Amino acid sequence: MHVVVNAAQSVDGKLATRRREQLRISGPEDFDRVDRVRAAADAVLVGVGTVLADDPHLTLDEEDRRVERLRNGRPGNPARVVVDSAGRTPTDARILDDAATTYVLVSGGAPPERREALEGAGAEVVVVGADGDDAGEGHVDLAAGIDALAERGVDRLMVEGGGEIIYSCFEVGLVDELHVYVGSMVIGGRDAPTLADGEGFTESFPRLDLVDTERLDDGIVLSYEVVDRGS
Ligand SMILES: NC(=O)C1=CN([C@@H]2O[C@H](COP(=O)(O)OP(=O)(O)OC[C@H]3O[C@@H](n4cnc5c(N)ncnc54)[C@H](O)[C@@H]3O)[C@@H](O)[C@H]2O)C=CC1
Ligand SMILES: Nc1nc(O)c(N)c(N[C@@H]2O[C@H](COP(=O)(O)O)[C@@H](O)[C@H]2O)n1
Repeated sequence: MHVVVNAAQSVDGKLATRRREQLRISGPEDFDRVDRVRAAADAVLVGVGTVLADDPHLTLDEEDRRVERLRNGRPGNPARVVVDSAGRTPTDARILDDAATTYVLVSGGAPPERREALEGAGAEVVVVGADGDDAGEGHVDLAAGIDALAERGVDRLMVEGGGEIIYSCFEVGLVDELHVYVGSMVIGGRDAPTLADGEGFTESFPRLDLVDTERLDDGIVLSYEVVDRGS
């Protein structure tokens, strides 16, 4: 599985405001680039935090002929994936419409009624992770989730955020490429989500090779390959 992370951040490294409201950091040229990255992927993955904050659609959202061209003749949109330990994705979320297959990765601790509701709303629910403990639900086991997606034909996965999931992907050593659009704005806020949140690394850090830079709109895209996944 080849994993490509893409995100847009402010110059101070924030993905959104401290209120976690959706914010357009990219401009039209960068959204075109994002469409091409989506089109090249078999599936596009986000965390449930992003679904709850943004209600994203994660499709190419264009007339069919353009989708087909971007997809190099492959029919339809890439699949969509939500990492959602407790099955909190709302049943009326845009990501569950019939524009593409949607997998919701849950832990064994997700309430059965939530799993049924999500299946009723059109998702394929995949259990990948322990039941958790008395304190709460278990987390989705991302490595097992990637294996489950590979079994369903996903060879190239795009991860679109947010900061918790991106950090977890680096932590588990899944990331092959990172593309960051740096928009010319300052968001600020110690509680605003950043490109990689989670616990943070203290000793062994993923190391990247800067392979390309491109000016788009009023910002810049930095493209990296991961050369050392850390441990
Ligand atoms: N500017 C950009 O490119 C993007 C910005 N965003 C912004 O990011 C914010 C959402 O980011 P986050 O709150 O960090 O949420 P997130 O989208 O990273 O989801 C994190 C949640 O996923 C669940 N989860 C289950 N298993 C997990 C695992 N193994 N590792 C990590 N999480 C796991 C947990 O409930 C966790 O709280 C929103 O404000 C959204 O607007 C989101 C995507 C892209
Ligand atoms: N590339 C990029 N630039 C921004 O400025 C953004 N805010 C995001 N956010 C991501 O795009 C998702 C929205 O997707 P749809 O337009 O609904 O298909 C959002 O949820 C983030 O994952 N990305």
